[in-house]
Amino acid sequence: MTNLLPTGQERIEHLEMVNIVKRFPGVLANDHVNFDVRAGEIHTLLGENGAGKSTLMKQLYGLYRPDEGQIIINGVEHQFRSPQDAINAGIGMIHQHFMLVPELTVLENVALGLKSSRGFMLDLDVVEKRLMQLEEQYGLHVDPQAYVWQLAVGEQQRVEILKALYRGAALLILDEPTAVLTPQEVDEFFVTLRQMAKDGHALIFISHKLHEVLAISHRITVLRDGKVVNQCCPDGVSKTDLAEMMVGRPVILQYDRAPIQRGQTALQIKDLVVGGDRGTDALKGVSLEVHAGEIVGLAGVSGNGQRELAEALAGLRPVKSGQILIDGKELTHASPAQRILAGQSYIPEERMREGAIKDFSVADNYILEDHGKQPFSRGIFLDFNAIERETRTKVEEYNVKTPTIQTPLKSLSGGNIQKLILARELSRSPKVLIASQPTRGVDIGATEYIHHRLLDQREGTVNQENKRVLSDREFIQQEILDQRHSGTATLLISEDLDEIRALSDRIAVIFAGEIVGIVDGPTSTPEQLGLMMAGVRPDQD
Ligand SMILES: Nc1ncnc2c1ncn2[C@@H]1O[C@H](COP(=O)(O)OP(=O)(O)OP(=O)(O)O)[C@@H](O)[C@H]1O
Repeated sequence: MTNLLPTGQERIEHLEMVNIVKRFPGVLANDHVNFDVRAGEIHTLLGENGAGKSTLMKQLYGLYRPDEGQIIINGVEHQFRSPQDAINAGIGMIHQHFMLVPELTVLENVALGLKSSRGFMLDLDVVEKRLMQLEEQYGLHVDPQAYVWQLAVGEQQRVEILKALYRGAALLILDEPTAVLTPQEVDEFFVTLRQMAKDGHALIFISHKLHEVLAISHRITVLRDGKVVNQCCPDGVSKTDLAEMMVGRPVILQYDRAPIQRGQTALQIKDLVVGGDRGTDALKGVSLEVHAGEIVGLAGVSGNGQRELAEALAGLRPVKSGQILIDGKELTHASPAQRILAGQSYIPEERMREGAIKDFSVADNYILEDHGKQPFSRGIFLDFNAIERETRTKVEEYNVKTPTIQTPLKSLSGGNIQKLILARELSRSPKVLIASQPTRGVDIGATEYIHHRLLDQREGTVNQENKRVLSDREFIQQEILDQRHSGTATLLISEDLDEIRALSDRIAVIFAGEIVGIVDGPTSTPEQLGLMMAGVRPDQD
């Protein structure tokens, strides 16, 4: 086959990882794993949170060294002591969290660390020319002179890929690249991936979204508890089959929802105007109400004001004008703590940054916001038994994979960190819940659990249970006990239309900082929502 890779790149015809073993204290993260990928192939690595996918890929990228096993490229064994060794062998990795320098331009980021071939100063014009060629070849358009901080997440990801391609990557590891993309961006991204494969790149793809896996893969390898449990091609397997292979039991991907029992207005947002990061208003007079016992979905392409709305509701972003009320009480300018006291919980989109301290243990992170309250403290003392009991229960319920509850959070896989934060926020039985992208990055089993949990809270069943337990132990805030409703009022902010449609009683669509319309959830169609997401009001043609 002819080499269609950009000039200077060597093809990786066949890469094999043979009998790879990697251990961490208390965990066998990779248990004699065999995995291979060929030039022109998109091979997906699938598995629950903590199954061992990232660990396997970090060994391929030289970030960890295998305890046992071999990495063989085109028949020759390689040992990578650092990412530089892997890069030299033609391997590139696009991480879940980007490694770009925000204060530099796209061009400067791509040029960073490059050496001129003859030891002279690097000629940025030459780099730019080559960069533009790559952008054209793979449809990865982004302005080379733009500063990285100005770019949307999808554009930053393009820069990461361009950077890897510029350095001659013949094999690319893509660790959950679509988690940060909108459905439209995913379609464009898949065109790029297919083009890269056609040109002779070998691609390793990681995603928790099964429809994407079926759409893009040539081959799928399923990992469970560090072991390969299955290898298949997408033809002839369904999403349900894949889910069962991953989890080891049947997974129910559809939900029975009880009819809505709408209570009083719990969250009121009136004419809210909030500034964005680029000097303009991100919200231009948003009004919305969520009732007790109701889930209102907020749909929209990312970057249309969702993040700013969530931050304003959480008390993390100042409000220029308008009002926010919980149970009729004005909290527009209240602190995050005051909102928690008023019965609001917040699941942030950036859970790693806003919701956790990575050097603290699992248990300490679980009580992070509640350590001063009962049952976790008695007077000025922490009640370690209660902390341990509550944390253990939640770790089991949410299937958070961790050797112990004293393990530092940074040792957990990304998805398991997310699960712990979700467990903490959902355990409060709040009056009002602001949930931003609650299932982004978590596996199918946890998604199923979280969806059931949101529906249970809507119906008030868990809230009643939790209240009973809490009041018996005399530690619940009087304010939270004094509820006139039993069901939580949930504002579900998500870019996943399937999720929004499956859970929401009503769906509001946001576009350019304004609500373009509110429709009934169960009878909505993806086409109707798609048009609204493009800014077309429901009464317009
Ligand atoms: N540096 C580390 N120290 C200790 N344990 C670790 C470390 N990195 C990973 N682990 C453990 O190894 C196991 C596999 O983790 P890994 O990150 O590979 O999972 P994953 O399949 O990529 O999950 P996710 O989908 O959540 O990203 C987990 O139990 C995790 O807690």
